[in-house]
Amino acid sequence: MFEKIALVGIGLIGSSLARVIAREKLARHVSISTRSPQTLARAQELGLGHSYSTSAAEAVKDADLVIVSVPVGSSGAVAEEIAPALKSGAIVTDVGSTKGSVIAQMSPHMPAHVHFIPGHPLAGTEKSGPDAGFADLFQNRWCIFTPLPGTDPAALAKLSEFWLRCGSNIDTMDPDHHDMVLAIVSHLPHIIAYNIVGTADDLQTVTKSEVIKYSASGFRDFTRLAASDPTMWRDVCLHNKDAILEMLARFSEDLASLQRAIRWGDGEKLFDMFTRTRAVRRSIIDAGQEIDAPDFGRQAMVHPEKQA
Ligand SMILES: NC(=O)C1=CN([C@@H]2O[C@H](COP(=O)(O)OP(=O)(O)OC[C@H]3O[C@@H](n4cnc5c(N)ncnc54)[C@H](O)[C@@H]3O)[C@@H](O)[C@H]2O)C=CC1
Ligand SMILES: O=C(O)C(=O)Cc1ccc(O)cc1
Repeated sequence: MFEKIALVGIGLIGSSLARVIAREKLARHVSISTRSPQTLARAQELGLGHSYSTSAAEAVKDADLVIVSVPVGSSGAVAEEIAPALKSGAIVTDVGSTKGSVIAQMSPHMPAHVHFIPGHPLAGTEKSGPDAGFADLFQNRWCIFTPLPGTDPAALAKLSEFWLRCGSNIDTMDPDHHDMVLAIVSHLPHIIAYNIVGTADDLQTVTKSEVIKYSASGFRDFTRLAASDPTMWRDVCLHNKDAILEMLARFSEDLASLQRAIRWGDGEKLFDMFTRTRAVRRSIIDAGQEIDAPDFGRQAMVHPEKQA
């Protein structure tokens, strides 16, 4: 698909891209760049690309596609560094979890002769670094583009084809809408997880060893999210501030209402709410079924929870 792809940042997302690009043969040459010499050396040991540099400007030279996969707070600095070295006609994209802030940081640096198309694969784990990536990460996951007005349709089509060949489904969205949706479906769950695990860790009357020993699966699910990369999530919180604060305000109101129902023994209210939320999970499973199941053998693949 491309002569040369440059990957700036080679952590979980960058290294997953390197692996799927190699497997699907999406580029003749993959150049890799990251700030830390240790991470770069590890990427080279893993054989993730063809050339390696701690200079992002060096790595993007002659690249047809540049993918910036760094914490969102670093995207402006990276854009400034790579701008003078970008080839005319190159597609520049990113994978950041927030879009309004990344656009505000990167687009002022983007020369008129490149196609800057912001993107966000909704695929990840709590792990980070080049060892954590895997080629199947993007399989059957959404990749959302938030194109700027006047984006070249041919460049958008080419980038869409790239993500489709990485296994993703494509959607496009306005950046503000993206940030609002992601605040509730991704950013708030992580913040809640960091908070509950922090609260448990602070408890004086329950020892840490008891928290570990008796953690049921509910708490364990939170500890997975709360083990996510601190730099990445600090940056997400700082760079999607308005949408996150809006969702946190709604969340706190709803939590207060739940608290009141428990205090006053309002079982009907609790039961009704828990019934409503149960239906949300069912809808998610049903939607996943539409995406995951191949056209053939659909009957045989109906999920047990859907059959119930
Ligand atoms: N981890 C996840 O589940 C997901 C993360 N994202 C987004 O992808 C981006 C990358 O995240 P991960 O790969 O998970 O992080 P990571 O921590 O695994 O990797 C980040 C990489 O960026 C490099 N880096 C940091 N600052 C840099 C700078 N100024 N210049 C050059 N390289 C720099 C690091 O050395 C590392 O190679 C973030 O913007 C994140 O919001 C998007 C979807 C899922
Ligand atoms: O590990 C998980 O459950 C995630 O939610 C991964 C994730 C983290 C950040 C994103 O922007 C997208 C996906």
